[in-house]
Amino acid sequence: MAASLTRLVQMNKMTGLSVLARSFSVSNQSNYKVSVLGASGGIGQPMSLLLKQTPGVKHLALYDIAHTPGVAADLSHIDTAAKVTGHTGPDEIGECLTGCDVVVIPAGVPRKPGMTRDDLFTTNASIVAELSKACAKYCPKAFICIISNPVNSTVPICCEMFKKAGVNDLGKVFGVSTLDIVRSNAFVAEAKGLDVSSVNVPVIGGHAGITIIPVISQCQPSVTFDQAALEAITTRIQDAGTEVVKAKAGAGSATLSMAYAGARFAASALDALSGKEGVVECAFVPSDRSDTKYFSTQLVLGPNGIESNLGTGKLSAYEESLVAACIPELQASIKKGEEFAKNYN
Ligand SMILES: NC(=O)c1ccc[n+]([C@@H]2O[C@H](COP(=O)([O-])OP(=O)(O)OC[C@H]3O[C@@H](n4cnc5c(N)ncnc54)[C@H](O)[C@@H]3O)[C@@H](O)[C@H]2O)c1
Ligand SMILES: O=C(O)C[C@H](O)C(=O)O
Repeated sequence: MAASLTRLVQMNKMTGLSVLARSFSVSNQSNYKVSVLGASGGIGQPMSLLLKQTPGVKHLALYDIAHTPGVAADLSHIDTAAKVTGHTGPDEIGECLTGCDVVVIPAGVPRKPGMTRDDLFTTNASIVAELSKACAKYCPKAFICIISNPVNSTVPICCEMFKKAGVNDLGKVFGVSTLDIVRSNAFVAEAKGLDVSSVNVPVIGGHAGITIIPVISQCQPSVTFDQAALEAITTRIQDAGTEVVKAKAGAGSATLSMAYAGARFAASALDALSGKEGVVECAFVPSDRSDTKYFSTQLVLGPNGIESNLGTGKLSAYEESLVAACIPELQASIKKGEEFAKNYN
């Protein structure tokens, strides 16, 4: 099992990472409608640029509350196959989402220095609730990929809004934690002098501070750190978002690396839809693999969403202690999201 999983992850990484210049295994035809909600923002624009170049995208539908016509006009001049349409405001969201196969959601405000992701809840919870309601109405079978923070609460909000709308299959709702994997790969490769394209570090848990748990004991290729170095690199991965927020000094949070990570996750969703075998990504999803209702682990993706949850695998004692430490915070964030959605009309 371990060897075949390793092979799956490596195959997936090779294809999933080459967002710009790769061909789908099943066909090179552009088949899918992909929508970006929050398309005019710091993440939305560069991610839409990457998606415009992603094989398999037949129609890229861009939605925001502002500036969408300009972004859509600009992208539509690029000589790649995807048709681009722009949709502005709630009156146009139905047209944007109808027929969608994959929806990526980076709508909402980003952090400023000194804020936690949970400080964004007040603004972003209702944005995600409203957009989830629209997805449940217009494209309940699409892959829904949620980037908006706090992911540990916005994913439960989306799932509750789906259930309220009578959509009970939640196997295609994902909190996108791909940036944590991308960062872990970059930092481990740098520390060990490895070719980064061959490095894969699974990241489990959630997407905020101590809930981000890089499983370095399962890194491919295998790497070792002494305990002090292991704790230092783990902390750097957990605080990497804050590192960017501080460096941007009030101008927002990670946008370019997130655009790359979001496009990679969307490309994996398209691979899964096209029937490609061995598509594995970590994501924050409804789960029975820990003492919380939602947890990120490696997932095998297929045309119907999560095909199997690979769980945490064997963890080191240190990683077990990180999981134990994150459970209370994760449970509280999940409950906060669920309660918000229950009271949201
Ligand atoms: N999951 C992750 O790893 C990750 C990484 C980076 C950022 N984020 C989060 O992504 C979100 C967006 O970040 P950003 O830097 O792109 O912010 P931004 O402010 O640059 O862009 C957000 C966009 O959302 C739009 N928007 C606001 N309300 C909307 C609504 N109701 N419907 C549609 N669009 C709406 C805004 O008009 C804006 O264009 C933030 O919450 C941030 O914390 C998550
Ligand atoms: O840190 C943030 O606020 C944005 C995002 O969650 C990140 O990890 O970069």
